[in-house]
Order: sequence, then structure tokens, then C-alpha cells
Amino acid sequence: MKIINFSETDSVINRYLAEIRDADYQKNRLLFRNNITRIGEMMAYEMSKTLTYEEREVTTPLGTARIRLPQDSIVLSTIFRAGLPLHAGFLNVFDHADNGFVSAYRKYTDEAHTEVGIEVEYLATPNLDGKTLIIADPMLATGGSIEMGYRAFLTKGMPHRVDIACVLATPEGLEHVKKTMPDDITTVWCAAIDERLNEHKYIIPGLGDAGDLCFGEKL
Ligand SMILES: O=P(O)(O)OC[C@H]1O[C@H](OP(=O)(O)OP(=O)(O)O)[C@H](O)[C@@H]1O
Ligand SMILES: O=c1cc[nH]c(=O)[nH]1
Ligand SMILES: [Mg+2]
Repeated sequence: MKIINFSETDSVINRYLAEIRDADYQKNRLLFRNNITRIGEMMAYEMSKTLTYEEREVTTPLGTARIRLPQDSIVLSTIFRAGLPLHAGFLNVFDHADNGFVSAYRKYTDEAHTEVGIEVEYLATPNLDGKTLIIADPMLATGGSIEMGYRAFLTKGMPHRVDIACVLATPEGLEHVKKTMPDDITTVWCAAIDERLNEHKYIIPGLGDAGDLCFGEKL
């Protein structure tokens, strides 16, 4: 499994990330979502450099231009809810992509709120055989949601490449992905890798609950 950690390179992604971690900045949901979208756009641009390109001809009003174009069949997928703004950023860049959606949400399974289970309720995806599957989800905490989302997508075909795009990852989440997803075809792209999970399985220092910060608390 490959890991691309954008915080190892100085770029404006760090500025967007610093802002969405900031508790004051988080009070404006529009700005919070917009920064996640911008991170998605920049990750997608970097990812575009790793696709497979072939030369094609384009007819202009005055002649013919030759240009190398990406040939991958991308399925751009996301996990409801928090994945939506990151997905929107990717879709701004990979505007020709087909799209897949799965719902997977964390639910505590004990009274002390120290164990989380993942509930999957909804799946909508094209066939994934031979496709480049991008899964955009801003938080890779325990890795349970990505695993369950991936398993749901797998019921609809076997991709030839899997790219997981997140804003924050944890060592535990990365280890979980390594154990549960195909090592040779999987790359995790993240804006940063944070220290650890707390006892409630939240990322520390993290940014809080990404879904709630984007869309408000849910019951
Ligand atoms: O790696 P994990 O431990 O599974 O945690 C990560 C998940 O947590 C968030 O979703 P959440 O369950 O909060 O749902 P939401 O998007 O509706 O807020 C986030 O969007 C991930 O899907
Ligand atoms: O810190 C975390 C962990 C999981 N999901 C979130 O939104 N935040
Ligand atoms: Mg949430």
C-alpha cells in the first residue's frame, strides 16, 4: 500500500487544513466545507499525474492538436455524509467520472462510547470491474468506515486500482486499510497523518466530527 502524505510537502493545502482545524474557523460551515472541497481539488490534481495517459487528437477550428489525455475509467465514490464536500472537490477536477455512493456511519456499541460499529444502509454505484475507484472520505480514524464502504462497493465488481482520499488519517486507520484492502493496488492520499485516536475513537488533534461540522449534528 502506498501512502501520499501532503503535509510532508509545503503547499497551500497546509493553510486550508490549519483553517479547518481551527475551532473559530469551524463556526462558519460554508468556509469549513469549502476548504475541504479545495483540498479535494488539489489532491485530485496531484492524483491526475498518476493516471495512464495516451496521445489523442483534438480538432480545433484551425487544425489538429495532439495532446496526452488520461484514459482511466474513474469511479469517484464517497461515503455519506462527511464525504460530500471532498467528493465535490474531486468531481470539479475529474468531471467526466462516474460516481458511486455508500452510506456508512459510526455507531457506538457500548454505553461508555469507547467501541464503534459501522452501519451501512445505502449503496449506489456503477459496475467497478477494471475501474479506478477513488473513495473520498475526509476522516480515516479506525478505518472501519472505509473498509465497510469498500466491501459494499466490491459487491459491484473488482476495480484495478483503489485510491483512498482523506483529509486526516491515523496510524491505526492506515494499518487497518493495509490489513483489509488489496495492498498492491491501494494508495492512501491524505493531507496529514495525526497522532492517535482518543478513547471515543476521535482523531487527536484532528478537527472534531467532520460530518457535524459540515452539516450540523445528527440524532
Ligand atoms: O475510520 P472510522 O473510525 O470509521 O471513522 C471515519 C468516519 O467517521 C466519519 O463519519 P461518521 O460516522 O461520523 O458519519 P457522518 O459522516 O454522518 O458524520 C467520517 O466521515 C468517516 O466516514
Ligand atoms: O475524529 C473523527 C473520527 C471520525 N470521524 C470524524 O468525523 N472525526
Ligand atoms: Mg460524523
